Amino acid sequence: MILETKNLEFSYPDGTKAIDDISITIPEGKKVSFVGKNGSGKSTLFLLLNGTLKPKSGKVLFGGKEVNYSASGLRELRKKVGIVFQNSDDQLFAPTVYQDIAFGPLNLGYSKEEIERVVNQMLDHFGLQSLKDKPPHHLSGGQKKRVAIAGVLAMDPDIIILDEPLSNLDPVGADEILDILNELNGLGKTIIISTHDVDLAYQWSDYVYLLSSSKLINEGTPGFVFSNDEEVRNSALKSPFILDVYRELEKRWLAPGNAQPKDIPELVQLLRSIDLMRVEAGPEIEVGGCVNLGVLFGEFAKDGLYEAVNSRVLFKNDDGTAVVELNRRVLKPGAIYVYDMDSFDKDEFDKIIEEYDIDHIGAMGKKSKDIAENEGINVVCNSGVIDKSILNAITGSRCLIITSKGMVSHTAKRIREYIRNSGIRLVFGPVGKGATEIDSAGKEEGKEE
Ligand SMILES: Nc1ncnc2c1ncn2[C@@H]1O[C@H](COP(=O)(O)OP(=O)(O)OP(=O)(O)O)[C@@H](O)[C@H]1O
Repeated sequence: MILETKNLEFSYPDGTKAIDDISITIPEGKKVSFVGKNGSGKSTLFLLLNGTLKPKSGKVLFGGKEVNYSASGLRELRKKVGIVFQNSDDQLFAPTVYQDIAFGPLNLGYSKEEIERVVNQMLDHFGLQSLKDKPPHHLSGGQKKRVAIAGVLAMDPDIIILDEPLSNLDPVGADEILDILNELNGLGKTIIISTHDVDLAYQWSDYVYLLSSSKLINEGTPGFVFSNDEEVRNSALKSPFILDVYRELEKRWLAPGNAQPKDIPELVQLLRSIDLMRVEAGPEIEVGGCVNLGVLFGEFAKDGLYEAVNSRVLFKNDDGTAVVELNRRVLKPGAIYVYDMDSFDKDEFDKIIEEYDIDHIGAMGKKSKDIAENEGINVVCNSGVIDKSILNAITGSRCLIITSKGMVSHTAKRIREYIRNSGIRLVFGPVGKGATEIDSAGKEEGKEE
């Protein structure tokens, strides 16, 4: 366990008990959410986790060792456990973006050259180079959030704690921050967030802690925690929207029971296939019998060059028509390709669009979006990119996701998981010069699944 608390208690000087007997264990490399309504104790717990507050009783352990509250012990802990506050204005105070990001490394005693290297790396990575001389308080909410995360990341912590990371961000800005968090997690960092957003906690987390009135009331996988409606309601929260929709479909027999879809692609995958069609039917056709609806040819045929499409008759009308059940969806499998924008080359890119017959481009991450804008690339989707690409591909589109290094492997992992779990045939693979890194890690690139 990288971070633990044992029977933690904390009260503020005015007597408010903010943390009441909280014991948690956070494994390394996971995405963890603390969910609870306003005032349930999330921010206080986070300040205890990085040693800003000292518990009244109980323990905080990092890497199995109890936190040492001496000045040097706390410096060491804060290097390992970075915290991004809910309100960026509480975090950013230097005269320029550059100096703000440099603050942590400077305090840790990095050399001048090292500070310059790290800060420039952060500015590049978070698409902040053009803002480096601006005062942070002149930035937008999303830009401030990126500077705050960059400042924490400049110290290379093992754990990044973010208090309400998406509050006050527009959907695209929120998506960009989520992309960054997923990328950091892909690079091995443990990410801990607090949120009231049950949809976010349900979809994003590996593990969820539910807090109510300073106490821990439940914990577990998101599916486990959010399947207990009563507890969720008692914490003054609601159940995730996608679970509500799924339950209504289940009640109407449109989806099988006991599943827990996380996102729209998973929900779509669960829907029962009820493709019905009204057709002309002669007197020889009977209920339960077969009607031939035609022939599929070439790439549409399942085996061989031709395929007869036979459908079962469910119902016969007096007017000579029948309702039949289609047992075959005539859709060509679509494709999703991933292009690494760190190796962007305009000629190569244009060639890929043409050769792979791409009709849908989605951009993930600030850097990719900036390059796309400068190069006049026609991006049709810049939030929820992976889900939307999957949904488009399963209805026959040919999609290209443009993104950069850390996010490339995250994207590949999500899509491979979807293909594996759903059994849906999609063409998937990284393309372009920058594809080599995941080519060597994966086995399935470029071939039909
Ligand atoms: N400095 C303080 N002095 C006294 N009480 C405080 C202080 N800060 C927080 N509290 C109280 O401690 C309790 C827990 O607050 P905390 O900010 O940790 O909750 P939270 O879950 O982070 O809330 P939110 O979702 O609104 O950010 C609340 O009752 C709050 O009023």
